[in-house]
Amino acid sequence: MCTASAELGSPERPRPAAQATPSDYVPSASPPKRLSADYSDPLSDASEVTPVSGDDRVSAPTPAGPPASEPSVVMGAGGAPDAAASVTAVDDGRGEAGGSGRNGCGIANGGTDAFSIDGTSDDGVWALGVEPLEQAPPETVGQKNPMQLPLALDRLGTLQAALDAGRRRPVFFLDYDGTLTPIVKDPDSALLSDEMRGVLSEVATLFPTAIVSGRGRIKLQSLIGLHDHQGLYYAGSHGFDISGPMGGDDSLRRKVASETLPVLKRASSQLVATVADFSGSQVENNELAVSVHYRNLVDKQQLPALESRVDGVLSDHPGLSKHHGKCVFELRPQSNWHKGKAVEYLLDALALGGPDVLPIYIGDDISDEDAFAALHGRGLGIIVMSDADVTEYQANGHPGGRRTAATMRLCNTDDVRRFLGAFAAAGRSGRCTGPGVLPVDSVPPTAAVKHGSD
Ligand SMILES: O=P(O)(O)OC[C@H]1O[C@H](O[C@H]2O[C@H](CO)[C@@H](O)[C@H](O)[C@H]2O)[C@H](O)[C@@H](O)[C@@H]1O
Repeated sequence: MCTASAELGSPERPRPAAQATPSDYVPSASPPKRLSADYSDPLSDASEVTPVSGDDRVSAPTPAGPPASEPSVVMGAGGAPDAAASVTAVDDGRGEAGGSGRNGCGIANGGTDAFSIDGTSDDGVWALGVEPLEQAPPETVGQKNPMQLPLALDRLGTLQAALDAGRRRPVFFLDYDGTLTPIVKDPDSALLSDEMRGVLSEVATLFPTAIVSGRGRIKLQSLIGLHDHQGLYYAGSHGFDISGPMGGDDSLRRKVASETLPVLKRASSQLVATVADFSGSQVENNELAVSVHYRNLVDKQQLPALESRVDGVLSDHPGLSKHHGKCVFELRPQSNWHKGKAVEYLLDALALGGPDVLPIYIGDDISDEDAFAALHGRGLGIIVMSDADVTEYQANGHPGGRRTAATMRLCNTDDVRRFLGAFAAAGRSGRCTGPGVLPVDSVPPTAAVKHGSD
């Protein structure tokens, strides 16, 4: 049994400053100008343009089938200015409205309904799941109990109606592991289902969409398997490696802290050697990050010793810092860059920072918290978490469970697919597309699916 982050109780160690002074990425004020902000690499002046080699341990996903059929989601009425206040329930295709107790999902809101968003707001921010800044001062961000958050599927009608009422369109940022694919024992077996691929393809055709993952970018693109899709952006290695759609305009290509690549390579080799005697451990090279997995560690008693080995390698490389994820230690460039910065960068670079856009970030792991926090007051953060995840947290010595900066919850990857499918259906029918964006008849058929690597 194993979950998340920091279950070893070993906090991220404070590290000496890296070689160069990290500079905060400060997104430009709205309305954004394309590439107007400070996009300098926090660790280096060198602007990266060199393609990187892929990780060869992951085989190409199985060929995708036809796009998933349209999820049978019935939208709430939309378009009317007061629609946000009038829609309260949605049939999500599971034959029932209201989400409590389904799919092992548990009771949303815990009875407190701290995020009562139905029709309580003049400006609709609650209906959009955006927590008004004045009601959530920065020090409270990241302090919510995920299991008390409203279920996003239950708020679907309200959310879409509010988007229509405000003539806003969503922009999706999606984590990979635990969000688009279920957590599995073998990282190489976390393959995208054809159904999810179909929904993702359609969503990315209708709305700007980025995959934001701890995986190396090349591996990520291979796993996603939508190589010809012109609407999918990627941020691999926890946002350290960003690119535009494959085969398209790659002016977004951006690699942060790339001078640490040789350091990470050395650290990776050291880790492989030093954890070799820990049966069941696994080192995964994610290019600008390296993971040491312990989900399959045969002797769980060895975990503290394994972490000590990782710390030993870390101490050899002051340019790196250690992080925790689900049954994984990760070494990344020590830098003030993370998934949240990547999201801000993409919003700015794609001129999507305006009031006509609602950024929606969906993720399950600790590194996704940076993105939830980055969207605080301006977007919707949705954590993927089930009752089983909570049980695991508690079993790992965290009776209080995890805290989050997200404002809504989805229970599992099936619910993520339903949620995305509902937006695909809405977009197809011309809803949630904002003012004058993507007239329905201009939407091309689902992008071709091709496998391979670049
Ligand atoms: O940001 P993400 O896309 O969520 O990537 C974070 C890590 O995900 C992967 O590990 C996790 O998923 C594996 C497959 O389900 C699971 O076996 C592992 O225990 C999880 O930690 C990936 O393998 C890591 O390299 C990523 O850093």
